[in-house]
Amino acid sequence: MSEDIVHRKQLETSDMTFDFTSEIYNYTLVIIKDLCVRMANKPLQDLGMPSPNRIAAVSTCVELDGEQSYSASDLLSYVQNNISKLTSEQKDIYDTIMHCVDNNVGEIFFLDAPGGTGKTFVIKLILASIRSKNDIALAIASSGIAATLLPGGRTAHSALKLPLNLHSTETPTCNISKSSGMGKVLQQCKLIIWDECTMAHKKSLKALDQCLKDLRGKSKPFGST
Ligand SMILES: Nc1ncnc2c1ncn2[C@@H]1O[C@H](COP(=O)(O)OP(=O)(O)OP(=O)(O)O)[C@@H](O)[C@H]1O
Repeated sequence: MSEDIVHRKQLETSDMTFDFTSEIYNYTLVIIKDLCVRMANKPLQDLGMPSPNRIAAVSTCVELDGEQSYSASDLLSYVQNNISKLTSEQKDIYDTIMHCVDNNVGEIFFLDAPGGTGKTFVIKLILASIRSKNDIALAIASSGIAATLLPGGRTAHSALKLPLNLHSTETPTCNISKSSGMGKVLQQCKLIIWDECTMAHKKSLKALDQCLKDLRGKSKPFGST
């Protein structure tokens, strides 16, 4: 894993002499630790491995890296190849949303249309367009199946670290701190797509609303995202 990270850094910095360092070792441990916590809910010490130094790895965070690891040139050619295919109605939706994204206007859109009419097609183009500029567009969905249909899609529960006892909690919150990887993603993201949001419990939307207000320091709905 650390060899992959070194290789990626060499490509990113166009410096093929970039070599293995203690920071890379630490960063690799951070990734392994996050995977272990996510998969087995166990810290590395329980698995006989050394713990990473989170503070030293503060500039390299897994979730932020993941959201910024798209190939901008591939996405740009995807946008260029597909934008002309949009119907006039799809183009209106695309333009309206991209106008808000480009001008940092916090807005909420609800996209509803019969099945097979091209909602996902438009959403994929919007995600690609934002990511092709090296900006962050977060794609989440209420169900795992819907999440697999979006590039980089994740379930809302996993991405937003929502509590499992959502129904019985009075005011559930997203378990995301400002300094965490996901905290940084939510502070920096230009757009959040939540597919099948009507299938989610209303408390999960409220939790995201409060979380974004706190993280972004803005009182507008969803922290003006
Ligand atoms: N403007 C378009 N040009 C070419 N193909 C399109 C266009 N719009 C949609 N399609 C294609 O039509 C099919 C259905 O579109 P899509 O999956 O985006 O619909 P949807 O509204 O998201 O459906 P569902 O609600 O069932 O998920 C897909 O294969 C998609 O690539």
